[in-house]
Amino acid sequence: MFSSLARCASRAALHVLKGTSRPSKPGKVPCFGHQTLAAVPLPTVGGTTVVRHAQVLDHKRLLQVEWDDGSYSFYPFTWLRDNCQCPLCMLQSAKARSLLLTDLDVHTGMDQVQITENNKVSITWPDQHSSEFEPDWLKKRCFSPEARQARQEELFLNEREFWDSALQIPMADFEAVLHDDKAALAWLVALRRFGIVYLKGAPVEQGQLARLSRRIGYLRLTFYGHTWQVQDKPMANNVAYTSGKLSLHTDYPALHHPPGVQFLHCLQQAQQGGESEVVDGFHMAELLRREDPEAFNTLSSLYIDYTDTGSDYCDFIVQSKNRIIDVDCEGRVVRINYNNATRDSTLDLPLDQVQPFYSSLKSFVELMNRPENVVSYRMEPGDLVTFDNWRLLHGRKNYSSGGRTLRHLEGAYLDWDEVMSRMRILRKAVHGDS
Ligand SMILES: C[N+](C)(C)CCCC(=O)O
Ligand SMILES: O=C(O)CCC(=O)C(=O)O
Ligand SMILES: [Fe+2]
Ligand SMILES: [Zn+2]
Repeated sequence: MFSSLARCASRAALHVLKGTSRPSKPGKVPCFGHQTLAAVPLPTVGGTTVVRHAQVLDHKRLLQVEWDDGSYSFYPFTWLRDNCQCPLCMLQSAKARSLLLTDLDVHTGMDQVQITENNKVSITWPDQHSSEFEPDWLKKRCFSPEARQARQEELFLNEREFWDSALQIPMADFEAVLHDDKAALAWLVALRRFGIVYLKGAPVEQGQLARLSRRIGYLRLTFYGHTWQVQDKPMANNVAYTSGKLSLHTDYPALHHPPGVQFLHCLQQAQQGGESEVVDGFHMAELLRREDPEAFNTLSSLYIDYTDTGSDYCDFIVQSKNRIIDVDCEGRVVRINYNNATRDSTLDLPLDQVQPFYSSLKSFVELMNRPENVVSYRMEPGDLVTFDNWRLLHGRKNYSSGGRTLRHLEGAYLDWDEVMSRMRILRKAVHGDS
């Protein structure tokens, strides 16, 4: 599957980026190396689990399960009853709960527990309803902190590998990703882990992003259309549709739910200029947290207005409020929302917070523009870049316009839910796990 990558692999090192913040080499060639996806390890899941013993702990209303290796898991009665897998409690065809909460006794006891001949955990409830649970199914859902974390990682692949200018952008072959499940899985896992994967060998004609989107599910429609054409346009309705420089940005912070994933397909490159730049926004946010905690605090707490007005797929007046560094309730960075072009002149802050906001933003932008943090590349016709628009900031140099070679990229958006869905399905097909 990676045969067409062999040429590139011999040019570039075949290793996975190790350190998370290697200093950049001075005098590094502007051209970029690649790592092939074959070197990216895939997560493995599963294994056969055996129950040794199960015991009702009535006083705690917990079922204690002892596994073959001597370890224990504990399951609340109420949770077990709620998740009975029988055809009365589950619509088997939808794998969805048909048991109503009105019919769930959240104070239920447990009459009996047995291990069946085929090593299932069989429970009899006080109303004589019975439930059977598979050991594998139970173990995956163990409530220990370690098991919960492992399960969440398996479901969401939230562990990211941070990078800087030393990144060798993971690369795959466009047709391989379309036709080979292993190649497609490696693509999506790397897209999640590194935030960017370069695909080579796409036909040089419009419509390839629609094909690639169908490989996943469907694309994300916005006011700029199903797919959109990045070209120098008269009366441009967006700064992207000029030949000007685009400073590092995420796309569409004017929406409250910006697109999670972005595809750009190069159909024609400019005679001069038009080179691309990317930085790892999550990594930059962590650097800011360390170097300038006050700026981090400001950018991760203030809601900034964004605006986008015009007409394209249809007419629009879009307004949003987003934190430039978006954090979850535990303070983890989950999204970068920054496009200087669509940042609104309406700034909904008390007077005394205006200057601190600008100083903080300046600090963040200076940090992300340091050469040691930026990866540059130049797209050629047939190249296609796929990246995490919640994590990466991207930009382009200005370019010469007019003449015979008119720069043209086609772009499209997807959302992470659809991408992760395909990733899970491919993992099941390739590794056979659930
Ligand atoms: C490329 N385009 C026009 C679809 C979106 C540009 C990004 C933005 O306005 O935030
Ligand atoms: O022209 C490019 O290389 C990037 C375009 C871009 O960032 C955009 O359309 O939002
Ligand atoms: Fe963009
Ligand atoms: Zn049931």
